[in-house]
Amino acid sequence: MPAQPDDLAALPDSATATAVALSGVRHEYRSGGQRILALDGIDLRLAAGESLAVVGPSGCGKSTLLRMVAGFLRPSHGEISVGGAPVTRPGPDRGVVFQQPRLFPWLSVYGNVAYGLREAGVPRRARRERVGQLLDLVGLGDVAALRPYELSGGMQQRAAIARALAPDPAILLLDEPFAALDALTRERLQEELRTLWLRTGRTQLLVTHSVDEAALLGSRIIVLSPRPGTVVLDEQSALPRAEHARDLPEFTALRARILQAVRAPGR
Ligand SMILES: Nc1ncnc2c1ncn2[C@@H]1O[C@H](COP(=O)(O)OP(=O)(O)OP(=O)(O)O)[C@@H](O)[C@H]1O
Repeated sequence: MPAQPDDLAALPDSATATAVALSGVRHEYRSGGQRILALDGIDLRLAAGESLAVVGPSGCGKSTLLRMVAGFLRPSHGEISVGGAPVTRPGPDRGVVFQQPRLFPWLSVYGNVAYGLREAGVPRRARRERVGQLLDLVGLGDVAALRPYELSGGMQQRAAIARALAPDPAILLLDEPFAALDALTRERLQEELRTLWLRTGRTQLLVTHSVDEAALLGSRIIVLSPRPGTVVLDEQSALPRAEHARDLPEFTALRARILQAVRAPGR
């Protein structure tokens, strides 16, 4: 991202003391008289500053996991805490980015990013400063006055990331954030997200279908089995800190291990 180190120094970083803990988490949906066990036996502790990539086959419960950490959904069993506090509802300590940017079409880019801050009663001047820094951080400083429909898909998703970061959340939760973008834009935004994480050290939880994306962006990667999702691979990685990671043999090897775990969990 085209941010200058000075811009970043001005952004408060509250991530350092925060972690996510899931213990004995299980989630069962009830739908039309049927019970669907989505996740089972999830015990996970995410250290502050980690970038956790969650990957697994379609329907294995990745989004369910993210939605529970976000506080949109309560687990059927088990406990989830963020920064030591039990998660009972959504909160400003968790910023969420969805596959679709979900921007307010009637507001400018500036208005979208400022919205939550205004609702939270942040004074206009502080709001302006914070939003200006964030828009520079995601490379949208020049298009603050435009409406979402005047932006490309990649720019809209950058605006959604800036909006999620506005309250300075301890954790950024991303649910397939680049899946709807074309391949080139996706690669570019992956690189930008990697840089953003490296510069801010913010705790991150990224749900993705993409093995490459998980290997590039996860300082830790977990693979979930087919439903009910359980953790079948849990691996630390230094790749998000490496330049041109895709060209490294470590990338190819990690990618192969993730693929193997996705295709043949437990073997
Ligand atoms: N609201 C719901 N009611 C009933 N079943 C649901 C609901 N949401 C999800 N499920 C089911 O729970 C399981 C896990 O869904 P989830 O969306 O978490 O998986 P996922 O790994 O994110 O899938 P995908 O990669 O396809 O997005 C799936 O079988 C899904 O059909």
